[in-house]
Amino acid sequence: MGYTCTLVYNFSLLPSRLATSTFQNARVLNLEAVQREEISRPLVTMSQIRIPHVLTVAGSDSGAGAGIQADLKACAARGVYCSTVITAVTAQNTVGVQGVNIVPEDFVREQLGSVLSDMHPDVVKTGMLPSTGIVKILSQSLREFPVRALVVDPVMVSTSGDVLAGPSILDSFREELLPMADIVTPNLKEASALLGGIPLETVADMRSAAKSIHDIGARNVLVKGGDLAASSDAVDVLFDGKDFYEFRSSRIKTRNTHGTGCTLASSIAAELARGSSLFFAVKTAKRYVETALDYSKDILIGNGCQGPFDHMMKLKNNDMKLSGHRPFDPNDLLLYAVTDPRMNKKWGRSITDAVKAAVEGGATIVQLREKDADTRDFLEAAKSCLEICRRHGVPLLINDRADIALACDADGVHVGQSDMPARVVRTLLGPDKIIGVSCKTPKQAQVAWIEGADYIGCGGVYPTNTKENNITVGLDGLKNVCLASKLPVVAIGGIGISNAQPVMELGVPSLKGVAVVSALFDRESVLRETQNLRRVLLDSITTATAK
Ligand SMILES: Nc1ncnc2c1ncn2[C@@H]1O[C@H](COP(=O)(O)OP(=O)(O)O)[C@@H](O)[C@H]1O
Ligand SMILES: Cc1ncc(COP(=O)(O)O)c(N)n1
Ligand SMILES: [Mg+2]
Repeated sequence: MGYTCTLVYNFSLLPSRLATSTFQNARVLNLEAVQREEISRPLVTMSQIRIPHVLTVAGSDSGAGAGIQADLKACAARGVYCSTVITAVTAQNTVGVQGVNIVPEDFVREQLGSVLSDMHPDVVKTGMLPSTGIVKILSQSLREFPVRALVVDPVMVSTSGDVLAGPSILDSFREELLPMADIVTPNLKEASALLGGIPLETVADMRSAAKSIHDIGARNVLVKGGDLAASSDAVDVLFDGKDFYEFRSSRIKTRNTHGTGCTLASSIAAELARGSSLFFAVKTAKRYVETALDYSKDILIGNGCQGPFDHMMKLKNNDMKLSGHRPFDPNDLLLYAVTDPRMNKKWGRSITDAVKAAVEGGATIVQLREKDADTRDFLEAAKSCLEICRRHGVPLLINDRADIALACDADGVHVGQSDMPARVVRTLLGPDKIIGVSCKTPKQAQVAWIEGADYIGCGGVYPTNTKENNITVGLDGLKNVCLASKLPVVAIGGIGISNAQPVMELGVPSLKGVAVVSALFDRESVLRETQNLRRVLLDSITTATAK
């Protein structure tokens, strides 16, 4: 590990790479402007960093639940680079393994040479090694190019019961690989096979098997109990030559356990590559598998009885079908409702009642602005508001609190000039979420665009008492910002039914709508006020297009 050389990095290119796919035009414009050098281009020098690297030597699973594909996903999820030497290609799905095509030995050697001689992985993890010849080639290559640690998952039979490496492999495992291994991770069947077929039925059996396999030569042995019958938890036993450790997690009730073994071994390898101790690596990897299974327990991929799971733990939140979730549309800014806790208190409304009325009245986007709420109460309120908004296909944003947005999977975050920078919020929230920034000047609008925001809020347009000491920019200031902004703009500050029309008729294409607080929420009927304002806005759009 260490610093190897220096490169010059152009940060102004970052936003174009991070720009959301939902606002394609912004991305194109952004690049063009960079090419025309309209933007100041701060050049920053950074040292290149060597990142932790695992090489997996394993078989491909066409269903992508196990094998190479599981290893890649597990390493990616754990923030570690993963290179791949493929030993066999399997035709495999959630039903079982339909075919195996072993990669010629010379070509396995060539792949190993390519990666080991150039890329210097920290840790090698092995999975399916389908022939004695391949095991021999691997051990030769590792002697030629030693690595910091070797994790051996002695894959023999898939969870579906199909043979991936026959019993002929056992001798070469015992003689060639185990003596080089820092840790070997057999499941019950594999541990039994390595020990000549002894039955393993209890945790006590697992302990004595771990000890016997240690005697064969592996420095540490982890016997996995995923398949331990009649066990209400998932117990794995580690023996380090001196002590036994039991790692227990809850047993997740799910069909989606295909690839757990590969994932556990590559996560152990990933943690070792990151510099963890072996004990900590096993503990973290086991916790990761348990969490990923829990996240994925209800996902449905394939019709067989062994489903894959979601290594990135994202699919659970992927409720596109429920929400009609769609990319950000600048026209969503038309009637932008911003909640206010004081007004809700004054009128005796809960935040959810307020949001429900605004959405039913025709608000096109909602922002929860709860400056003083307790975090836990705010999160609960945000979750129920999100349900309401999703039902109506209306995006829900959170003011300032990226943590709340992440915790409830809201559609985005709106930040002010003294909040977290948009660039940091984008890194936290990822490319799909909506990010808005409050801007008063063309310069701030420019920065928001560079930092990867999706829209800007500009104001106060009219004087207001919602925000103390807020400078009013007026219609002229708004127009200036809109003309300079490459992002869509929503106008904010003292706007209501009586004065929305001149705002909407400013005649600048980037101005997409108005954001309102008091005009909706400091009123007796939020529903009626929203309906009325919506009518005014739609009328002024019709007038503007007729002109
Ligand atoms: N249903 C489950 N709930 C929680 N953890 C599980 C479950 N099934 C397997 N595991 C864990 O997944 C890892 C892989 O175990 P196992 O399924 O026994 O290996 P293999 O996939 O090689 O057969 C182990 O840490 C095991 O405890
Ligand atoms: C290519 C390949 N490698 C390994 C496994 C074992 O995974 P599991 O025990 O979860 O079926 C597999 N099924 N396929
Ligand atoms: Mg399994």
